[in-house]
This record gives sequence, C-alpha cells and structure tokens, in this order.
Amino acid sequence: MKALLLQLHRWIGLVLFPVFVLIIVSGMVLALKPVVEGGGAVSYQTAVDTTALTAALESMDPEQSVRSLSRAGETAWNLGPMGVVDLRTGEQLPGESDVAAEVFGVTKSFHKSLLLGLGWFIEIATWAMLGIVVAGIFLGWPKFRKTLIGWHHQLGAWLFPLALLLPLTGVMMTQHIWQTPLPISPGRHETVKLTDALRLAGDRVDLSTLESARRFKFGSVMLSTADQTLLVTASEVHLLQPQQFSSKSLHEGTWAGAWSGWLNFVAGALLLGLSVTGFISWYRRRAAGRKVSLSEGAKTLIVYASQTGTAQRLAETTLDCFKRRHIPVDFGGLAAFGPAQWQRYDQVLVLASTTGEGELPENTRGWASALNAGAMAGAKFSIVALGDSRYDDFCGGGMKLRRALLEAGADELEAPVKVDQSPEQPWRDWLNGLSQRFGWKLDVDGAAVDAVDTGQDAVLVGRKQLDQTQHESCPANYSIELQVPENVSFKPGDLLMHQPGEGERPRSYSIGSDSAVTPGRIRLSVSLLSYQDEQGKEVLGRASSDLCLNLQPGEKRRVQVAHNERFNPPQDVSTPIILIAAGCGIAPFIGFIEQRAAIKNAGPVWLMFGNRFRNGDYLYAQELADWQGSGVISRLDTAFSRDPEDRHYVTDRLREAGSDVMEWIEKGARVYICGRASTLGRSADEAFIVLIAERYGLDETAARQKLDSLVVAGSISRDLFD
Ligand SMILES: Cc1cc2nc3c(=O)[nH]c(=O)nc-3n(C[C@H](O)[C@H](O)[C@H](O)COP(=O)(O)O)c2cc1C
Repeated sequence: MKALLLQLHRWIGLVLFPVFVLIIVSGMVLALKPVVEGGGAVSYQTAVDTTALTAALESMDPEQSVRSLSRAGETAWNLGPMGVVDLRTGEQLPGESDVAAEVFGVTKSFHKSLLLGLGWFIEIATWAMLGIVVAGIFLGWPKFRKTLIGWHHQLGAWLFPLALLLPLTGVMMTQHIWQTPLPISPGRHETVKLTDALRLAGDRVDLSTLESARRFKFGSVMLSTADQTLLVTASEVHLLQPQQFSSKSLHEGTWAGAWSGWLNFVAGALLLGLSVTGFISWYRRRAAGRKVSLSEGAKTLIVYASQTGTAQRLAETTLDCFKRRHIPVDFGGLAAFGPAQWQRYDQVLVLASTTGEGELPENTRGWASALNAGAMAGAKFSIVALGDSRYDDFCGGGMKLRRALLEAGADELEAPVKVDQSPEQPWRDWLNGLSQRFGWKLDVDGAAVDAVDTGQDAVLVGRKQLDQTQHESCPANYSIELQVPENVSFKPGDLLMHQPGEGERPRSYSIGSDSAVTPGRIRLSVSLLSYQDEQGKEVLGRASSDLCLNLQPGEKRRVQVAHNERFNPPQDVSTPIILIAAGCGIAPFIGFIEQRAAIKNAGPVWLMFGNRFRNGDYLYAQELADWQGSGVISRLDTAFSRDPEDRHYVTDRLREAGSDVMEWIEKGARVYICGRASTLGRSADEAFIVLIAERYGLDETAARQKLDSLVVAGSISRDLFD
C-alpha cells in the first residue's frame, strides 16, 4: 500500500510539476493582495453620487462592457478599460489607473484557468496536489537527513497542515463547500446591467459609501460598501451576511488582513519548495544512473562497458578528441542506448573491458544477452576489447559483446582490437585508423591517456582468523590488514589485485575499508582455498595461501588498487543500503558499515548475512553485534544453512523479507550483493525475479528486464566471484 502511495506521490508530482509551479507561483502573487491592500479600504469624506456614476458609465460605456469598477478617490472612479474618471468634471485622469488591481486581476485569471479557459484542468490539478500532500504524510515519519530529499521529507512532515491549507481550501472552493451561501442559484437568469444594479440598490439601501461594483455569477452584480455586501439581480437586492471564515477567505488569505495574506504566501512557498526539492532529487537520481552526453547532428556514437573505470576513461579521452575538433558525437555507457538507437549513427565506437572469468562488466550483461537476432541490422561498429592475457579468457567480455552484436545483425567496420593490460598504444592505433578512414583528422597522438598504474607495495600489519573451523567442510577465513602509502585512495568495494607469482593472473580481493576513514589501511577478508589436484592431493589456492599463510607481518607484496565505482557505497550517505552477503562476501560490507559508523545521521543499513554454521563461521559476529547495538546496523538477518535449527540460505531471508526490500528500493535504497556467482549470484537473481514479478504483476521475462534496469540504474549492484 505504501509502495503504491509513494508511486502515486512521485509520478503525479513529476507529471504535473510544471502546472504546480504555475499555480503555486501565481497563488503566491495573489496572496500578496490582502497585504498590498492592507486589509482595509481608504475611507473618503465625500458621499458617493450614484446618479453621476451611472450617468458617466452610460455615456462612456454604452455597450456596458465594463466588468468592474472601484472607487479611486473622493470623486474619482476606476472604470476598468476607460481608466480613472473624475465624476465632478467628467475628466479622465491619465496614469492613475490601479496597476496593482490590474496585476492581481490578470494573475487571478491565470491562477484559475491559465488564461486559456482551462478551469477544469486547474480543478483536477488542485485535487492532485491535495492527493500528493495527503499521500506524503502516509509515507511515514522521516529521520532527519541533511540532504535535499531529507529536507523535502522534514518540511512535508512538520509543516503538513500548512502544506494542506491551500490545496484543501482550493478543492473546497471548487466544490462550494464552506462558502458564504448565495441567495441565488444557477439556472436561467436575466443579466443585470451595472447601471441598473446601481439604480435598483440605490433605491433601497444607502450607497453613499460604495467602494466597488462588479459582475458576479449567474448574471448578478455584487456591490461593496464600507460595511455591506449586496448581491443585485434583475429584480432583487440581497444583503450578504459577512462571513469571516470560509474556504474562500482561507484560500485567499483575507480572513485576517495582511497577516493571513503573508501566511498564505509562506504556505505557497512551502508547496513550491516541496515541488522543487522533490523534482530535483528525482532528476539527480535519474541522472546519476546514466552519464550520457548528446550533441546535435552527431553521426558517431561512443559507448563503453567498464567495470573498474579504464574503458570509461579511455572512452572519455576518445570523446575529448572529437570535441577538440568540434565534431558532434554522442556518448555514454553501453546500457544507456537501446539497440534501435545504434542504427541512427554512421558508426558506433565500442570500448569494452572484461571482468570475472571472461565476463562483460556487471551492468552491461543484461543489455548484451537481450539482443535478438536482427535487432542490430544496419548498425555499424568497431570494438576495442580491454583485457589482460594473464587471465584464461583473454578479452572474453569484449569478444562476447562483439559476437552478440554480429549475431544481432550489426556490421563490423574494422577488425576488433584486443588490448593486453596497457591500452594506450593499441587505442591510439585504432582511433588513428578510424580517423583516417572517415576523415575526422583527430589529434589522437596529442591526447593524454592515463598512465597505467604499476601498483604499490603493501606490508602485512595484521591478520586474524575469523572462524573456528570446527567443521571440516568450512574453509578458513582470515581478516588481513595491509599498509599501503597513505596517498593511495580506495573505497569499500574497490578491488585489490594481487599477483601470486610471475606471469600468473592477478587475483582480486574486495577491499573492506575506506582510505578516508583509515588512510593507508587496506582490509581484506580472504577465504583460504583448497582443492584436490588430479592425484587427489589437497592443494591450497596460490594467492589465498600466500596472503593467509605465507606472508609474514612486516613482509610486503606488490599490489594494485582497481577502482570499482559501481560497488562503492552511495555518495549520499543518507541513502538506505541493503547489503546481502554469503561467506567471505561480507568483505566489502565491513568497510561500508565502518564508513557509516564514522558519520552522524548516516542512512539505515540492513545486512543479510549467510554462512554454514552460526557457531564457527559467523564472520565478524562481534563487530556486527556491536554495530547493531549502536544503531549503525538497523536490521540484521542471518541464515545458517548447516545448522539443524536453521537450514536456511541468505536468499531465503531475502525472499521472506521481499516486500520490505522492494519498498526500500522504491524509496531509493541501494542493494549490494557480494558472494559466489554460482551460488549467491544465481539464487539472488532468481529471488529478485520472483519478487519483482509478484510486486508489479509481471511475467518472468518482463521481471528479468526490470531487474536488468534496476542494475543499470544502480539500484542493485553485484560483486560476484567464482
Ligand atoms: C576482477 C577482474 C577480472 C578480470 N578478468 C579478466 C579476464 O577474464 N580476461 C581478461 O582478458 N581480462 C580480465 N581482467 C582485466 C581487465 O579486463 C582489464 O584490466 C581492463 O583494462 C579493465 O577495464 P575496466 O577498468 O574498464 O573494467 C580482469 C580484471 C579484474 C579487475
């Protein structure tokens, strides 16, 4: 229910945002009317001569087109389009017309119908605004956060009655609720002329203090004197009972003169603030999901698929080369452009890296696997695949993408370029080749490419076993602390590359600390791998045994930090996070939680952790309990699959808490999943597909697509290993 309310609150707010701004701003101008008028009219010495007034009107405006007139001096009257006229002399007083009245008049028509006769639309928008404000209060009491959306929540909650005032009274006005009752009702009425109304009323009541006369509903005329309001029809004169409080006086801010005007002005400012902060927060979140740049008339598209940022930086350098020659190009992450968009360009330049074991970067896999045969017919591309030949599947990710593109019918412009570690020279050759072929004349050789990071020494400063391996089947897990130079920057979720021996492929370990919190201190959580070789002999993993057993305190190894931006904690520390880990997948999350523990007002953390036995391999049990005790972890769910009294996996917890998880995501939470690809990775995907399908009533294919889009938008990030 809350989820539905949030969707309504958000989407109605976004769709009607421009209309709300127009209504609110014009309403704020109108709220100043009682302020400008000071809550009371000027009092005059001279009694009004209604005979002179009607005579003036009849001679100057025989068609009776004037809609309203008001007193502008002792003997002067503002006759609308005819300006201000002195009744004694019949003289027109130029420049004396009431500017404020004109401004308020136009603004009022705008506020009521956008000057386009759209009264019905304004009525619907007012209902919608009321609905949004009411839905907002049902979304729960917010925690204080110093972010734009944090202010949106706080202002909306604390000042709810003020936010409600204008839309509620607006809707009441349109429904004629709590208004001064009118002695006349809709129907066929004869329209009374202003002059006739003045005569008719003048015969029965004293009009010597008349202040204004204006056409009113159903052909009537409303007259205001210093102490009375009269409604005149063709045959009758009604005295209206003054009513201080009504939906109209509250909406117009006239119930207490200037004060109530100011109050409504502030209420309008509040509504404007809520609309704008809501809109900007939504826009920022959306923009963060896609870094795209588009140029008018672009014939070339540059896309990248990057895990640790190298392919992205290279793609940005490629973009710069075009920009310097003033050649329009479009640019962005692979997943930001649908297959059909590729066909619009003469050529698409692709830079794609490899991660895992020959995989494409996380957020592009769904895009590539969704390509259907023929979907890319007519698209032309050239690909640079980044990789490292020390891995078994050299440039496997880029090559997978290339195969998928060719199978979908795209044409390749040039042979693919495979890059082994340092991309600089092969990239220059590739772009120079394309530049010559298409006559772009790019200055590729003048472009500066980031130097390849050659790594740094890391010294072992601490190591402790995280579990008591009472169970043969459990691998031993270690927390390892390494000291690197303090100028090396890293965030939780970045990878530490460690090469156990010459020519061997580097292994990557997730970093569980933040250089901003513990400068130079890299924390890893490493599982000591062991397997049986062909002869059935127990063999230890090369890299893990080097870190867990061989490396001695004070000894060093050459390591490299690979940034993994998609798996770093959210930049906005108030963003709620859900961390799902199995076994050593807890590694980065220790850093995530430690980072939040170091900050005040950090957003909520929900950790789901699973392993085999509570007693034995509940990694970091004490630290997690402490963080839960101090409120840093707001929710902690565990699952121990081999404990007879539990026998659950962490993904069972995910399934059980599914509606809460989806609600968190809808409210902007980010989900991080870390563990083995073959176990946690696969079953978390399956769980999410079921949850999404149930929540939005989708079939499996559509739910899978939605999951892919959540991954692309950064709502769900995975760091999986084998
Ligand atoms: C965790 C990890 C796994 C990798 N796996 C492979 C691989 O299987 N095959 C390969 O050729 N390169 C592999 N690489 C090397 C990267 O593709 C290479 O460093 C590339 O320049 C990274 O580009 P990126 O920063 O844009 O992701 C791997 C790198 C990392 C960090």
